[in-house]
Amino acid sequence: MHYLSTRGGIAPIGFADAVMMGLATDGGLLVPAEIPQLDAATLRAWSGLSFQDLALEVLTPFVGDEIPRADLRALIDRSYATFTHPEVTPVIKTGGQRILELFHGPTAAFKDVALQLLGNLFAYLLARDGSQLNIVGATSGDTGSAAIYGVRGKERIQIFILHPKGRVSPIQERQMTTVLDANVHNIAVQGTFDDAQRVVKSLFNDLPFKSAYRLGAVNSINWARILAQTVYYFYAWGRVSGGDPAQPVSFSVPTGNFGDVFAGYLARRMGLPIERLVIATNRNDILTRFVKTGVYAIEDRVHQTLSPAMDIQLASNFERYLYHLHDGDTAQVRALLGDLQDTGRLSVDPARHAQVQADFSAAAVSDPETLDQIRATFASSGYILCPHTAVGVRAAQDLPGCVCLATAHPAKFGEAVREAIGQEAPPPPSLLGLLEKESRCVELDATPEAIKGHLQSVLEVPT
Ligand SMILES: Cc1ncc(COP(=O)(O)O)c(C=O)c1O
Ligand SMILES: N[C@@H](CCOP(=O)(O)O)C(=O)O
Repeated sequence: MHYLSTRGGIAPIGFADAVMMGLATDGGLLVPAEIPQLDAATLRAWSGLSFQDLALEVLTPFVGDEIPRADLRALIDRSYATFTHPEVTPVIKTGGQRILELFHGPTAAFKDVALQLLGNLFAYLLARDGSQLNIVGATSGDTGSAAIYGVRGKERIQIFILHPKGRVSPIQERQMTTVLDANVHNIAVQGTFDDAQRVVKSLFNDLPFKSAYRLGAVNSINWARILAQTVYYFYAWGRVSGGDPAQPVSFSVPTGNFGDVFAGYLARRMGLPIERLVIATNRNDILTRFVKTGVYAIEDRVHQTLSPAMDIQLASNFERYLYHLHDGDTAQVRALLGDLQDTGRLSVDPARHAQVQADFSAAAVSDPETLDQIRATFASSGYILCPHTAVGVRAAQDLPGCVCLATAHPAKFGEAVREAIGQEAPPPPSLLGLLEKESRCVELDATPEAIKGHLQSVLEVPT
């Protein structure tokens, strides 16, 4: 399998190089040159597999022969041994809803599914070629801690995570800053997640700096993130459909950076019978507006909501979708991104807009509706939703049988949950005692210069 850039500026590369490159060196995102196609017999056979066995099958065509099968299997086993649920990502039924619980990993959010694997993958590839990696990532709350837990204490890796100061939940902040391993560096920046993400991308686009400091990516710009997240769509479909390829399943996906829902889109492009794929946004509804109008238009500001991990305007994986929507025409992708840069908006033609509406449904859910959904689900079943999950459940209210992705444990968002139902969710052991622990974090401006200066002072010389 080879990987190309959405902007057409790199020669095809293999899986390991794609994982290490993170953002493509022409500023685009890496995508597979072709999407493997599954037949009905394969879907049926995969539907009974354990999560780990399934992950091996889903990943194999994308990895190619770059990692021996036994090694890939060992990486997968090690990555999901840290999950507390034997099924890794179980589907449960509560009231009329199906919930795909993605929060049984070490940091209680769906990011663990990909970042436990990516951490082990990085360590494996670095040990193999004897090199080092300095990871730089941005977080609106969950990627940061999941990435940190994926690589803490690992040889050959340093990790620098930028989070927007005061815009992540107190638990999320402490999950990151209480990790005191010497290779972990937390940075609080003024501004929004979009500001942090912009700085990270600008460091990756500074190719001499990226190469001298061996920068690596943990955000969903890294193809391995998308790939690993694709597995649970297959898993959930198998559990719900019983493996009957004539039984499509719908999914509702709380969306911010468009990585998770893009993983679902990839699964469907591979042949997974997905009926509706719902983009569920909060008040930051640029993607919902795009699905409804065909126009992707940036608003003047990012709104702070009760689902803070989705307080994002510039959804980085949207570029991957634009690429597929335009059948891999990189010139068109570049032209559209040029429009976005110059005018703050881009639009697709009517035929493509119709395709967007065939690919996705979308709904924006307000904070009052989010609270109302947490309340209603609790009243009807005693189940507590996190505010992000509540956005997804609300967006799917007219889709009976839809699988709603539960992207975080509700105990991570105590204030919102208490506001809704007058009590907090009992925390899993991994979230206990965080507020009392020692923490470490520096505060810096959200500028490339400030972050580069910090990296240079910590790393002293390029490693
Ligand atoms: C709890 C939670 N739900 C949903 C999302 C949105 O996922 P994505 O950015 O992949 O769209 C995030 C952040 O990414 C998150 O942390
Ligand atoms: N919501 C995310 C934002 C970063 O998204 P990513 O999936 O691209 O890493 C977070 O929790 O940090």
